[in-house]
Amino acid sequence: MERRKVGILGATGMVGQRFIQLLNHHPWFEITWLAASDRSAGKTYGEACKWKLDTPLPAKIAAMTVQPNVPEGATGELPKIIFAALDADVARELEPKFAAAGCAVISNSSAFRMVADVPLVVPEVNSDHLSLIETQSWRKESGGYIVTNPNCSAIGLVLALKPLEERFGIESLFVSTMQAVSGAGYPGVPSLDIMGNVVPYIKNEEEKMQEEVGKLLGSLSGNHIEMLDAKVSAHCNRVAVEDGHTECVSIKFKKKATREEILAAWSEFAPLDSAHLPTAPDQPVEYDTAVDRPQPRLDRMRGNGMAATVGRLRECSLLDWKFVVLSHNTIRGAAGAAVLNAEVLALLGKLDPLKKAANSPVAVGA
Ligand SMILES: NC(=O)C1=CN([C@@H]2O[C@H](COP(=O)(O)OP(=O)(O)OC[C@H]3O[C@@H](n4cnc5c(N)ncnc54)[C@H](OP(=O)(O)O)[C@@H]3O)[C@@H](O)[C@H]2O)C=CC1
Ligand SMILES: N[C@@H](CC(=O)OP(=O)(O)O)C(=O)O
Repeated sequence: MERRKVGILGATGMVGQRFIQLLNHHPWFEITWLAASDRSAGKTYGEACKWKLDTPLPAKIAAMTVQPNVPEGATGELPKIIFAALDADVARELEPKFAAAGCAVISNSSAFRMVADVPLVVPEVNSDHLSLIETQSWRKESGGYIVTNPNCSAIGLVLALKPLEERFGIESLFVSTMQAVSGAGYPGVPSLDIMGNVVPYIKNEEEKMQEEVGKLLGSLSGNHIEMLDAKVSAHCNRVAVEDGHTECVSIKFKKKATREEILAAWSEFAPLDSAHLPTAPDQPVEYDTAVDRPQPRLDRMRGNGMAATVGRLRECSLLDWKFVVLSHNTIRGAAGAAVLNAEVLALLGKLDPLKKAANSPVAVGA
């Protein structure tokens, strides 16, 4: 099968690099276009990028020329599928231009996540929300659209929550995070601030987690999302870990749940099983029975970095139950999440060819 051509906006950053790593040998997608800021445009990717991953920068990618960040400035053919890894302020300005130019913009940034007609999607959780693209003005005019994936901490959390919400209903939730430094991009948090230290503040993170969980676990009703009716309180902290966000969760259910029922909800959670998507993990939520797991260094690469690991399920004396969840922040929490969104869109016929709004059903899996 011929691979679909894709581009990466913000290709030189931490998430952009993960896109390159994940897409380099992807069976469905081929990188043909890379763009970053004016500082990088015109240089080869090898010159422009400080490659920070532990797999080598592919020679073919290193030799590509970084393009200007505008659709009309593209030399050669502009791919109709654009993975975007831009800071929110830059994304707010640039992503609509690419959607207006007829591109499917698969975005990582927070800029449009909470906009009513923009899907905020984790495929295992709410792929039905993708139908919102049909109501976007770009879709009607050029065929283009924007689809977003959530904040990196929200992704790991909702993977663990979805099977629980389905079976028991969530009444309230308290979560405290320990977030890796790679979440702050490069160069990110100064070493003198984070070494041997914990920083109990990440700008806008608590607000994003709280509202995004409401949309992700909300239900599609016609052309809009009914937000989850649950109280969510988040504390977000930066810790001296390279990759992998760890979250301590306490939860109160609407319906009583036993330990066995909770473990069964997680182990039986396999909503994409029948879809056979290249980036989907076999088991999206893995429970580890060891008393001291999950740990970022040991567990972040489960499911090729796409699985959430849960552990330490025990009764909570304030709410009902408490547990720990861990996920890889730049794979499952960013680039891998966007690639999985694109795979679902491909499966649903929303990428090839990009057409104006159609009334086809939008949902995968069970
Ligand atoms: N890191 C993570 O764990 C996660 C990050 N995200 C989100 O993904 C996005 C990218 O994050 P991250 O990769 O960490 O950030 P980085 O700071 O590491 O990278 C930013 C990228 O954007 C490019 N850029 C900056 N200004 C412009 C511009 N005006 N036009 C075009 N490109 C520009 C940079 O190019 P140049 O090299 O030329 O400056 C670079 O490629 C952010 O919105 C972030 O919030 C989401 C989930 C997780
Ligand atoms: N803020 C997150 C990463 C991130 O960029 O999140 P968002 O995509 O919501 O801006 C972190 O620091 O770990």
